[in-house]
Amino acid sequence: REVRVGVYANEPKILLGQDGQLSGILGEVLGEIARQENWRLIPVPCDWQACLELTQNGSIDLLPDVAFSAERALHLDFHRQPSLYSWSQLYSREGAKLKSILDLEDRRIAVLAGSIQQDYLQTLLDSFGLHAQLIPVHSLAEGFELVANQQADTAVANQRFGDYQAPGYQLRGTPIMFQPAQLFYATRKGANADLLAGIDRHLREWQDSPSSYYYQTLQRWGGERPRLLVPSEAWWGLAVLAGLLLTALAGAVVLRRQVDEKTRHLKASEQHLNTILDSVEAYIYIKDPELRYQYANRKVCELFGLPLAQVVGQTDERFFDAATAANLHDNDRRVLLLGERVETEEVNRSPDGSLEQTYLSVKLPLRHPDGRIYALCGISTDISEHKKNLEQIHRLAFYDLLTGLPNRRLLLDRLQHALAQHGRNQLDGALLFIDLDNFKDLNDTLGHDMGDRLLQQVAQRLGSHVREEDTLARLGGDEFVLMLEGLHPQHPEAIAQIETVASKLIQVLAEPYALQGRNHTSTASIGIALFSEARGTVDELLKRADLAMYEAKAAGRNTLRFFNPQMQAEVSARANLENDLRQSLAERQFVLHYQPQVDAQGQLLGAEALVRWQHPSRGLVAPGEFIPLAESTGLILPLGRWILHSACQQLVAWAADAEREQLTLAVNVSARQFHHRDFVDDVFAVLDETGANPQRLELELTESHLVQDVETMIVKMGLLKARGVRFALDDFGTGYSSLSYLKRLPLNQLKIDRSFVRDLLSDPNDAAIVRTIVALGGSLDLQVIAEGVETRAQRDSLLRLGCQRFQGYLFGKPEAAQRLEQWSLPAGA
Ligand SMILES: Nc1nc2c(ncn2[C@@H]2O[C@@H]3COP(=O)(O)O[C@H]4[C@@H](O)[C@H](n5cnc6c(=O)[nH]c(N)nc65)O[C@@H]4COP(=O)(O)O[C@H]3[C@H]2O)c(=O)[nH]1
Repeated sequence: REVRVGVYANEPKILLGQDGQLSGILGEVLGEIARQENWRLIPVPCDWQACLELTQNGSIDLLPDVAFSAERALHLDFHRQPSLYSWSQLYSREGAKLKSILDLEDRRIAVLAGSIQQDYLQTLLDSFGLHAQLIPVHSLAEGFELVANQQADTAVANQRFGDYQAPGYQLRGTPIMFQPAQLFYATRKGANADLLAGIDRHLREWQDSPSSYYYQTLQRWGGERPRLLVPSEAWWGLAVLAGLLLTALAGAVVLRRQVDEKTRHLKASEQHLNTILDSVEAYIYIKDPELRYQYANRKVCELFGLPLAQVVGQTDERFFDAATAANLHDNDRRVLLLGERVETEEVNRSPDGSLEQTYLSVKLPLRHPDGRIYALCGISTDISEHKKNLEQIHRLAFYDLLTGLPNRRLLLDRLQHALAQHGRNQLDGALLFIDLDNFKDLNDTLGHDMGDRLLQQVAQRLGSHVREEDTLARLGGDEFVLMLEGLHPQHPEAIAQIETVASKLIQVLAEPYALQGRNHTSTASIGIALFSEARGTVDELLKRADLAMYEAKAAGRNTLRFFNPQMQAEVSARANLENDLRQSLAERQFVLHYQPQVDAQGQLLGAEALVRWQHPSRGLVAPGEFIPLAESTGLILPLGRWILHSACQQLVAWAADAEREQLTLAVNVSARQFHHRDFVDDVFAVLDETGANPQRLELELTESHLVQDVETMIVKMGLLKARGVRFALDDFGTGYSSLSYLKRLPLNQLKIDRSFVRDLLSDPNDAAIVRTIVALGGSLDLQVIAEGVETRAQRDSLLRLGCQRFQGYLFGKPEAAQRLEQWSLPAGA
């Protein structure tokens, strides 16, 4: 049987001998098998790649020295008993420093093209993440040639070829070995099973016997001892071990690469982190357990004015004053020793105390994996500006801008709190309502600027005379409030305490103020209410103190008044009356009564119109009870107009009667009414509306009218007088009438007040006053009339003193108009 055998140069395993026959270990072993099997071997020289192809297409029957691989088994058949054991090894020049697979990075490696080593080596390099240049060669000799010529750094060869040929190229085997392999004779898939069986039979037989042809051949080509003396399991164990070693090596390298990779990542992350930490507007730092800075971001370094390297290792004593450093350390220790997360406000002062900043700091412990704390990380935000804004908002919301005192809102808040407190302890408290007297006048005459300065000085004086724990507030305008707390639980003692304080305040507020370089005097009235009496509500307390203050004003100002329940009753009564008054004005519940005025003969000269209120439930109410209220509420204006209108209508009625057309009618005009800017026009309008004769109308003014703006009063009276209207000065002698004014007022008549008439007979002073008034009237060319004449004796006495005109119960009480009309003229007295 002819057997074509592929031959390529792979000494000592296979080569073509000089005789043209197969040579080398596998060549000679096959030669002996062929001899015994009667095969005629025909060598087919080829290079490795070509040999493989020729075997696969059946042009070659047997190809020696083929390592088994699953891929090759797709196209080739192998016998079972390995013909040779081998491994791949790298060969290099002397001094090439190739000790492990890792040294192959960037090396040029010659490897047999299409060989099993090529794939294996590539996979190996990839798994180690190594980059090397594989140079494919067509024969192992070519590979060695390249290395010898320095065109490659190393070449892969099977160990048999390598060890055998390397010295010839002055190459040496490196410790880098891989891919232990079993070598076979291969044939085309599905062909030559007989050849394979024959080979197996001989190999099995020979390999069991150390003296066999097989081992003799091996020794001839390399002096190798019989390999199969080493059990095949051990061989495989070695292979597995080598594999494990490689895997471990590969693992180590992979790990090293991972570490490198991680390190690179970490470095990149650290850079990112630093960029972020340095660009945030917060102060970020790390301190070690000795409270030394270990890290500080850009903001911290800027704050300290030092580069990071100089910040690291320092403690807060270097950057802040002692108190600040102590406080920071307290907070830090809570984090480091107790493991707390501390969130707190820190006020940090520079070492010389010149700079103070407030920070909101969050401090966290940094822990080892086992939980031990090794540092703290702090993040502080500068909230100084925010705090300032908050304070400003608070000041605007709760303090009076002009005086800097607490405002109404803050007072109410504290009052609420104080009242609640009062409910719990026995100590009393008090609210003092302080109101400047005549502040409006100062404001009107000197201007608001001066008014403001006065208020500021008042606030200062009050402030310097109250205790720290008392609340002094400005409610607005000229109203101040002082809240006293912690007073004696016993009523009399508490009252005494309050009186002392209030009297002192009245005294200091009455001292002169320097305004515009001039001394100005101002006084204050103080109303006081006690916590213990106010039934615990803020409103009630304020109302009571306010009422008491009005009482102090009514009592002549520059004084103090405690609230008493009577005030409350009066206020309620006043409030009711005011309501009624408004309603009755709308419902026309008023009437005029007329009281006659007579001459010395008792002849009717005229009458005084006196208003009465016909109250639906209270009956006829006298003017003394409602006129003052009407004045203070302004209701006197509509009421006064109605009175004037009714009086003029009465005049018109009399004018139609020849007997009464001469009668005059006196009408009371209140100060508020007279001083109203429309008064003159109103009177003219009423005269025009009614058609009354102005010369029969006599307006009665009182001396109290003269307190206010006399010049305007004179002008107004002049305008009315020019129209013919008469004027009488009522209640004469009771008030203050300057003679110089009296001379300038266009008056027609003086009315002697009834208080002088009453005691005329018993009090010689009154008689003297009456005589003086009569004389004054004479010299100023004014008529004089006495009012309140009740007895003949009074009338006679007045007559003797020179008074010629009378009004009083002796002649008639104020009554409805009809009664007056029944007066028989002339009347006998
Ligand atoms: N004891 C006593 N009293 C006598 C006698 N003769 C008159 N009278 C009272 O003396 C008051 C005289 O009025 P007046 O001094 O102007 O004082 C008036 C006046 O100031 C005011 N008034 C009365 N009517 C009006 C009015 O229409 N307008 C204004 N603005 N005030 C008025 O009310 C005050 C009181 O008025 P009346 O109660 O009506 O009180 C009247 C009158 O009734 C007498 O012989 N003995």
